[in-house]
Amino acid sequence: MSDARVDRETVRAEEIAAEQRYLNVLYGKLDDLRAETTQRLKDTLRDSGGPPQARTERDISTRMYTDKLTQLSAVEHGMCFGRLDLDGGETFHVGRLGLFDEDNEYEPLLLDWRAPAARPFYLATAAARDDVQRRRHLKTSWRKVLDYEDEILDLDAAEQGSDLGLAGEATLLARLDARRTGEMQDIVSTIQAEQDRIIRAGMNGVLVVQGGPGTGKTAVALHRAAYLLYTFREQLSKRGVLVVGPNPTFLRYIGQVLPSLGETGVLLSTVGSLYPGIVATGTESARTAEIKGRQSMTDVLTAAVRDRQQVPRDGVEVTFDREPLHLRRKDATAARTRARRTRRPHNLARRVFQDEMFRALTLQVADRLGRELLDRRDLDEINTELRAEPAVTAALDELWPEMGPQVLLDELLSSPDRLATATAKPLDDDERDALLRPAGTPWTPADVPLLDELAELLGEDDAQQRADRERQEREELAYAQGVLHIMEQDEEIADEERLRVSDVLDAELLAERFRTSSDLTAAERAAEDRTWTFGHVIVDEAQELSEMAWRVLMRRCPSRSMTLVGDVAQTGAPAGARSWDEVLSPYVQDRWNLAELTVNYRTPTEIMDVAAEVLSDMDTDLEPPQSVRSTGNLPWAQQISREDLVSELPHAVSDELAEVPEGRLAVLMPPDLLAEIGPGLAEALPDAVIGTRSDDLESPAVLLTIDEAKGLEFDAVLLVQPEEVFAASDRGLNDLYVALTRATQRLGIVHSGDLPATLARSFE
Ligand SMILES: Nc1ncnc2c1ncn2[C@@H]1O[C@H](COP(=O)(O)OP(=O)(O)OP(=O)(O)O)[C@@H](O)[C@H]1O
Repeated sequence: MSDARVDRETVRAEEIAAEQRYLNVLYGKLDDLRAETTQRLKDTLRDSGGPPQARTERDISTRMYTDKLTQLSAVEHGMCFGRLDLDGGETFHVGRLGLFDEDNEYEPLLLDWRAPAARPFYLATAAARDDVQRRRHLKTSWRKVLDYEDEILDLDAAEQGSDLGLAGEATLLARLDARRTGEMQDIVSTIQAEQDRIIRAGMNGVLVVQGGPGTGKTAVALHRAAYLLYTFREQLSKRGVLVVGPNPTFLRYIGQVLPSLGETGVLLSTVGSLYPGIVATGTESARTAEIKGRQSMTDVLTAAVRDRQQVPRDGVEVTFDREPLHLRRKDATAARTRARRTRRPHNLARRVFQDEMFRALTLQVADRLGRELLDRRDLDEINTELRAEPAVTAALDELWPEMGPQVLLDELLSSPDRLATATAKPLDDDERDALLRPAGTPWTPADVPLLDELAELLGEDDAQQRADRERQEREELAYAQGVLHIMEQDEEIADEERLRVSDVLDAELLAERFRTSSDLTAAERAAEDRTWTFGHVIVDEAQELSEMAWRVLMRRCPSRSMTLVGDVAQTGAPAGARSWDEVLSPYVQDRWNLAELTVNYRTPTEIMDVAAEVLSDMDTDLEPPQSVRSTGNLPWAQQISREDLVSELPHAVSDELAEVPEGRLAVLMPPDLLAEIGPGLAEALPDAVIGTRSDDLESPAVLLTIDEAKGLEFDAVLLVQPEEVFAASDRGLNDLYVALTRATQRLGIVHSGDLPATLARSFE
């Protein structure tokens, strides 16, 4: 071995040993913190009883210590992943949480990656160094330092012989080349500059992140959630952050990323699960879902609600006080007009309708008795008696019933007559027929925005609940004022310099603390409350959402503090977006910002070349993202007759699996074909499952439709029957583009008919 090499290895071993010593200090600190927090939690749990204030404080502490322990456990693996050496000789280690040295004026021992001081770790380049001389990426396994890669940003220093480096890139490429596990991993140690700018963008307003496949949109969205919670914790922990994904499989795929970053207070949901109490398990055709997703469904639902506000035929009678009473069409029409004019939701306007009707009926009874003989009190008495008469209230209920969204929607979709009335304007006969279904059919994801819309149109007559809540809030405020008073009396305020309790805490804030101190996080409370509004909403695969789904999300985020990530070239849902402008202009006009991601971290060049051909055939001016890697594995295409698919595909799957040992493979095909040959394939391949449950992604091979594979990635992909995918809908090209860009290593295509021209060009 040459002397120079021996020297380099010695230096490296010494550096690793030094880093290990530093890591030992950090982990020692982590252990101390954990022990201390565990002890505090134990002490809190041991205390019991006491006045309500003490119990509330205990609840707050229990939650705080439990959250802290969860965070401390989450950061164990890869706690410290980098180091920055600055011009003045200062060094900082960067990691998943911040640690400080209490014995040394709280000097930082480890910088949280989200702290402003850690930012150069992601942004500094040789051209814009920001005082950084060297960026070091540490490679660790649990608590052990295995290796490091240095990136020297000071070009002078680099020229003097140190490792000039692409170390950041090497660490990144090693990560990108690694086998996939079926769960998304965080990218905290290798976030790239264009991603960092998005992650740390300000919280206000709507930010759209457009980026091709594999550009890290999902990763960026999740890291942004963690960053916002760190930076705006006070604001966001009250209202919570909502992350919306396209389906439960995807949510499971991304589910571990935030906990691994130490964040637990985020609600991950699909739009289909945003209506508390509804589990949307039903399925329906893409066409029906598309119709339900149209904005014009608001007119349909408005008409359906109005259809429940009836006036009687003339001559309808009810018996009151053994005499017939007429529900007059004229009176009901006037009452209905008045109620509608209030513009209140149906169930709240109902009260106005009833008041008007009781007034008209009271006068009818009064006329019968001789109105001139009655005074105000007599009239009130008649009114009260009428309200207590079941026959009368039942007749009025018929005309303007109190309704819930679920009953109304179920009755609407299962009644040809009601549907015909409500859809007369916006839909034609065919579209109407597509909506019709038997009563009691399970809810589908596309029903959920309709239910949410109806909940708004119907409203809830919650006058009593509101009065109770207001009373409770008044009591809490009075109690908090009392607590403050006592705390102030306890304080010795002799020292003018000291802050008084009331300087930092007012009674309303304290009352709010008591109110929000139950065992639930904001995210958990939000999941139970349809009208909850979030501090920030992040939408992944945002291009897939229908106009009706956007209405739901906008209602959940009146502040419009939102991050929307997606790719309009990957839109598969017929109700999905064609442009961001089209989606957003109804809500924020042109007041939204666009950020673009341009580098593809997933798909190697060889595969991206095939996908780029497909993109170029789409009616879009989007550029394909630039792949950072190439693998040398050329995509292949093979023709297999349709009858032989079940017998031949297993060989292709086994061959591909052998090429990616320990890896994950997906077989992607159109839904009809999957239903037809999926079971036979799954039987022939012991390693393969049909992807119905979310943990199926962990199996070596999974059979999926393209729609189900959206947002996911695999080491190898076999796309079956692209010609059917292409022909299936006018978004066929988009679907092909999605399918082709799921693989990190290998792509194979199996077709029975001719390859669509858009693919054939790549395999000539
Ligand atoms: N800076 C990074 N460091 C390491 N890995 C990264 C980085 N950025 C992205 N990746 C990886 O690249 C892959 C693609 O990322 P991601 O799924 O977030 O892309 P996407 O833009 O959402 O893709 P799609 O549009 O296809 O859903 C993931 O494996 C992700 O971990």
